Amino acid sequence: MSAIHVKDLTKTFGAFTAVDGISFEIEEGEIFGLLGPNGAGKTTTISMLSTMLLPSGGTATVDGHNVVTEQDAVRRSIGIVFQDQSLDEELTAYENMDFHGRLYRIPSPLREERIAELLGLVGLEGRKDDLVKTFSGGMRRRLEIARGLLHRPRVLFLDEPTLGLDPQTRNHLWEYIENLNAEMGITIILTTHYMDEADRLCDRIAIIDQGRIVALDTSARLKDAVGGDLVLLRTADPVRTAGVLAAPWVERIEGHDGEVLIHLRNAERHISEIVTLLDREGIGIESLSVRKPTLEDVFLHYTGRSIRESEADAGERMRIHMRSRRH
Ligand SMILES: Nc1ncnc2c1ncn2[C@@H]1O[C@H](COP(=O)(O)OP(=O)(O)OP(=O)(O)O)[C@@H](O)[C@H]1O
Repeated sequence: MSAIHVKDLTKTFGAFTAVDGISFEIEEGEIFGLLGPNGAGKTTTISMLSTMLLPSGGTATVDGHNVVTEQDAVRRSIGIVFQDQSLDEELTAYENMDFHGRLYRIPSPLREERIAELLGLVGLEGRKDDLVKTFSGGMRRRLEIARGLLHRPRVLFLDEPTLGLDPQTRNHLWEYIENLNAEMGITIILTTHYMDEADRLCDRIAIIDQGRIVALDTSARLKDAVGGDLVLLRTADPVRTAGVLAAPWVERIEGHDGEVLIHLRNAERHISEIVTLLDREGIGIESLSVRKPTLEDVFLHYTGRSIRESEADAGERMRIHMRSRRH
């Protein structure tokens, strides 16, 4: 049985469509990523799957339960760690866990056992009696994850789990998330706009843009679909550069942010030719680099824009939305 089944799921806010008929399935034990720029509809999607928002259309089941008609059963099956911090700062780590366990009516000896086990899993056993207000951002996030797992959910939702954390803390948190998945076999669905996070953690990735899934597969297959190598060129004249390099061995040329992106096979064989062609036309090269496609290239390939450009669009949509709410 798939852990999550989503069919034509839609959410509109007035005239604005935040999630636009998305469909996907997540297998039990999978780490599944929703990757996309700010405002793409990731949080709205997992809010519907975790029964915090009612869909405007389509259907979804989590652990076999319908998110509209079987909300209680869905809530028992899931753990959620959303962006807003929800720990009690004036309580210790243990007390925060204990309070949550009581809410779920987990009997006392079992509660203690699980709290010890989970605090161990996220590396906080030594700090269990310290007040949360003394914790760093990464420790708080780890505690929230441990707390979200206390009632043994089958599915864990993580909304931007490493947002605002420094690179070293993010790395640690990734290890904890991988451990939880490996040791507890729990299905994890996470949202992120960090490409490296999706790449490192997720078995499969759905790239989401303006409420739609534009691509869905393993990271390796998504990159393979873009194919070959990429040569990234910065020159004094990007338009002429693209014209001069329209050679038979070039599969595609794109221009973005004043840079020219050349898709080709076996880049190393063609570098000297690229340099010669541009030199002959008197076009100075400011920088040249060769790399394999990244998830950013996958996004660019399917949407025609970089994730950064899309974040600017999303920011603008948000401003329009706020303006229209003020009137
Ligand atoms: N309650 C609401 N009312 C109106 N519009 C909303 C509401 N919630 C979200 N939106 C809009 O829906 C779109 C998708 O938002 P959502 O929060 O799902 O995006 P996201 O991909 O999770 O981005 P972020 O990482 O910034 O949270 C945005 O344009 C947002 O402004």
